[in-house]
Amino acid sequence: RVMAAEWGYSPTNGPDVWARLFPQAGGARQSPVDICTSIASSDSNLEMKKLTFAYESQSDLRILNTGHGWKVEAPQSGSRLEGGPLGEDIYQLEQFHCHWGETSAEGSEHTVDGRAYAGELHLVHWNTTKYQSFAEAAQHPDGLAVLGVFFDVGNESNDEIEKIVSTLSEIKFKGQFTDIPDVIDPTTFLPSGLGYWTYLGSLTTPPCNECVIWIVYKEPITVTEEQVTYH
Ligand SMILES: NS(=O)(=O)c1ccc(C(=O)N2CCc3cc(O)c(O)cc3[C@H]2c2ccccc2)cc1
Ligand SMILES: [Zn+2]
Repeated sequence: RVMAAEWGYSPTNGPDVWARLFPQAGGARQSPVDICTSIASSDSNLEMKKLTFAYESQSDLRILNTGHGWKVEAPQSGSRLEGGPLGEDIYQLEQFHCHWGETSAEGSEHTVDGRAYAGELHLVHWNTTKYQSFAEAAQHPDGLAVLGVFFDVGNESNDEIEKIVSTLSEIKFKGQFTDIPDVIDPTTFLPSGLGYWTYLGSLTTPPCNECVIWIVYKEPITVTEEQVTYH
């Protein structure tokens, strides 16, 4: 039996058996997906309603080792994500985290025409126009909006990501957390090219709630190998 606390990515506790314990994992709008660029349609009215975002800079953010990567708690009442596929609602940043692999050949959750990236950053927002809390929003189909940014491995390191991964030596084990002393501005995580794919999906980890409007940027950001593989 897969106990809730033991889900993972091995053959006995991975995505193929999640649906046994988390019914939504067997649903019709599950994430991640492979983005087939040839059938992705460009939606003219998305271009009209530009996706806009505004973040605050914060220091002393708490970073947690999730066992599958890191997660930074960043509730920002002053942040706003709106427009594009988000209708008239305002979404607020709650946390950001990454998914990565053991090598830079894999690690992203979404793939593009079958190609995986070295990793993927998720900026998680919730609908504050309609719901009173993150947990409540996660029970509704338009509750969360997650910006996905692919990591590409190159020679330049990303200074903002460095502020985060430089703290990982303090949180070597799942469940450990520490504070990031530096000032972090989430805006700097976004690529310069703001083209994106969007679809209605789910949390990519149990309980896999089908509550996420996904916005995956086409352009990856460059990080170094060290910044995107766990040691
Ligand atoms: N990868 S993702 O789809 O972007 C994602 C987004 C939010 C969350 C999230 O913030 N939470 C809260 C903490 C948590 C802890 C877990 O062990 C877990 O498997 C999932 C979560 C999800 C979560 C959100 C909403 C309801 C329940 C759980 C997780 C993943
Ligand atoms: Zn994620």
